[in-house]
Amino acid sequence: MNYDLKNLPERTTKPRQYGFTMAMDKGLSIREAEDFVSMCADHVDIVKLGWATSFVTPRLKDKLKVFKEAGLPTYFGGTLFEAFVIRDQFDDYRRLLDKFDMSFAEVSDGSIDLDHDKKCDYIAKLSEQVTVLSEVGSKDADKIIPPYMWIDLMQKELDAGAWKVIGEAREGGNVGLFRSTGEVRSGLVQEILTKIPFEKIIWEAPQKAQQVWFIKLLGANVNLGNIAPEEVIPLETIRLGLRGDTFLHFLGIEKKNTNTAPPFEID
Ligand SMILES: O=C(O)[C@H](CS(=O)(=O)O)OP(=O)(O)O
Repeated sequence: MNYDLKNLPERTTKPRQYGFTMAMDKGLSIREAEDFVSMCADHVDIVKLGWATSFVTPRLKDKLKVFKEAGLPTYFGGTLFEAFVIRDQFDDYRRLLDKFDMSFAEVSDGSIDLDHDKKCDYIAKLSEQVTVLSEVGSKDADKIIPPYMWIDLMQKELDAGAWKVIGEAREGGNVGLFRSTGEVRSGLVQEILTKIPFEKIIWEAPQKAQQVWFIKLLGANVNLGNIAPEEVIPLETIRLGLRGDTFLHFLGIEKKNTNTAPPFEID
């Protein structure tokens, strides 16, 4: 850090097992990726090349190299995995991971109907090759999964070999963990946390209010994902209680004016 400041919440350090930030790159140019790592590498732990953007990204290898040289692991969005599976090209997907020297992969079923035992088989197979992040939740806003099922799916995917499970929210933060308004499904999150250790979950939380909600609930070292590149540094300040949203929270000081409505309804 650039200067000393007392009473900051303790942050885990890289390589982090938890407390990490997953940034979503949805098409940064090579130059933008270089700028991003020069400013943000200390505050980001892994970069997802969102959905299937890697298919159309020019100079993909060069781009991956920029992240690698900055010590940042990358992975392709789960949608790409689904695009291969639905075309019966799983073995091609495995070869693709080797070709691009990937050490992480995401297994998801947000856009396709995939038998859950089959999904767990994919997780088990891929975890022999790479570190697997599996995603739970649908991209379909009308598909409401009850909390007990989230828990069951997450537990089975961890048992099958996933290193961590991701809670679906999409780039907009308006499905899965969240209502269409972006409001947290707080009852769902609380119930998941009764069974799944918080350090095993990456919460997709692209909106600032969502990040603040998770940080207030679980502390500075909650795993957060789908963070836009330009939001990585702002997020780190929120984790450290250095932005208005969490400024008093980490100092244990109550807000004087409690007249304002809470940002999220309690389920
Ligand atoms: O689920 C996601 O977060 C993303 C991005 S979006 O749904 O296309 O907005 O998909 P993924 O394939 O995991 O990158």
